Amino acid sequence: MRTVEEHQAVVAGLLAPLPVEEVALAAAAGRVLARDLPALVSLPGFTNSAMDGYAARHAEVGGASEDSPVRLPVVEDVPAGRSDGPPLQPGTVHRIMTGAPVPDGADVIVPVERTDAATDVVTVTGSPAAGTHLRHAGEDIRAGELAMPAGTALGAAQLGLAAAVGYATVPVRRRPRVLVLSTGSELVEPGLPLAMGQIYESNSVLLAAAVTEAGGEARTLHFVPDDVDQFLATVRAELSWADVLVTSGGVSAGAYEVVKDAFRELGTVEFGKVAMQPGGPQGAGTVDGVPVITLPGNPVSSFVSFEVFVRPALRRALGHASPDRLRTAARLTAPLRSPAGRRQFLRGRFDGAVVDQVGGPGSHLVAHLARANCLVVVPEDVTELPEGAQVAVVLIEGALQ
Ligand SMILES: Nc1nc2c(c(=O)[nH]1)N[C@H]1C(S)=C(S)[C@@H](COP(=O)(O)OP(=O)(O)OC[C@H]3O[C@@H](n4cnc5c(N)ncnc54)[C@H](O)[C@@H]3O)O[C@H]1N2
Ligand code: MOO
Ligand SMILES: [Mg+2]
Repeated sequence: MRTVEEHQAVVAGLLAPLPVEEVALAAAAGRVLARDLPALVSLPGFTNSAMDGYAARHAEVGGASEDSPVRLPVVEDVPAGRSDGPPLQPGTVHRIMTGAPVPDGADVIVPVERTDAATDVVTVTGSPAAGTHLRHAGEDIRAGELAMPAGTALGAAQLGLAAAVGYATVPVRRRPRVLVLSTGSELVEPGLPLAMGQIYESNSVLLAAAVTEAGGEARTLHFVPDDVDQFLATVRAELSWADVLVTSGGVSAGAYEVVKDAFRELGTVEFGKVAMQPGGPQGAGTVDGVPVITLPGNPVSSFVSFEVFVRPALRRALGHASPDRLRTAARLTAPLRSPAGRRQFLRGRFDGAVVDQVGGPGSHLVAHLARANCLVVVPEDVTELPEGAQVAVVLIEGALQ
């Protein structure tokens, strides 16, 4: 039996980082920066005002108060975008807007609220300290400095920064193309009537959504019954498109294990057990040169196997610095038991400090899975944990990442 790490290494070895492409920022969310990105401009690009108000000399307005206001002529109007403003002459102020360049000679911005807002001669009734409300050129980042290193995951803030420092496109790795194929003669398309013994097919949508969420491009093949010829024909029709094929079902010890039977004949996919629960039966290898990862069919097993093996491989292909999702520690609200010799991934609900187990260990419990926001990881050598024990949790809910 393989350890989790051994099988992770086998799966990781199947998928190398994908080629780099230049992508428009609007299309780059969820990708990973493939090269270091130096800032093309400084931020701020020029010293500018943080407030709508008046650019002034503190020596002239610092003493202003309601009882002893200071009156000064307004000699310039500086909206955002104006580039030709003259220096501030002693004894005058410029009316200035947020984001507009601060004139040379000004060392304070008096917010409009501390004046009478006049446009000819302004009455200042108070001033902040010298230097207040000036946003200095380069205080955030300077041109040429590293804005983001290779390996940075591009979310909203990172894409905003890429644009702010002057990039229209970013170098990212291509999305991994993942072919998803579920197997099982009992499966029926959701929405159609069910006969006794049949169930709705749910792993395709689960796995395709997991692929998309992990940054991959999913193509879902219509699920096939437990028929080796039909399975292989379906796989071969689409395989050349894929960077990796992920299958569900047909890998355990039964008489109709279609995935195992089909790929065992080809001799390039290894099947075996991994010391974990759920997700014990696993397989990995290549078919016609394309990486194949075969996940067990129980829906929770498929989900957990994706998290433990497929997601890290996809993250590596995308160029993420870390193969793992966010992991943290939590205290159990109730005792739990775990089988010896297996790493257990229980479903949990984590609130930032403690974790409740959600449902039992059964790998058919999809309703419980959907209520969970984390996996509780119980090491192989731990069989019992008391209430209050500290456990590792892997966050599985987008909102918590
Ligand atoms: N004698 C043994 N039996 C089983 C073992 C074992 O070691 N010895 N392992 C068990 C474990 S653990 C798992 S996990 C499953 C894995 O089985 P398969 O990968 O062969 O999957 P199936 O038999 O095809 O299906 C298992 C289960 O999941 C349901 N299923 C499958 N595909 C889907 C789908 N696309 N959507 C919804 N539900 C699906 C299927 O109906 C079965 O109930 O084997 C155990 N048995
Ligand atoms: O290992 Mo199976 O994946 O528990 O149900
Ligand atoms: Mg089976």
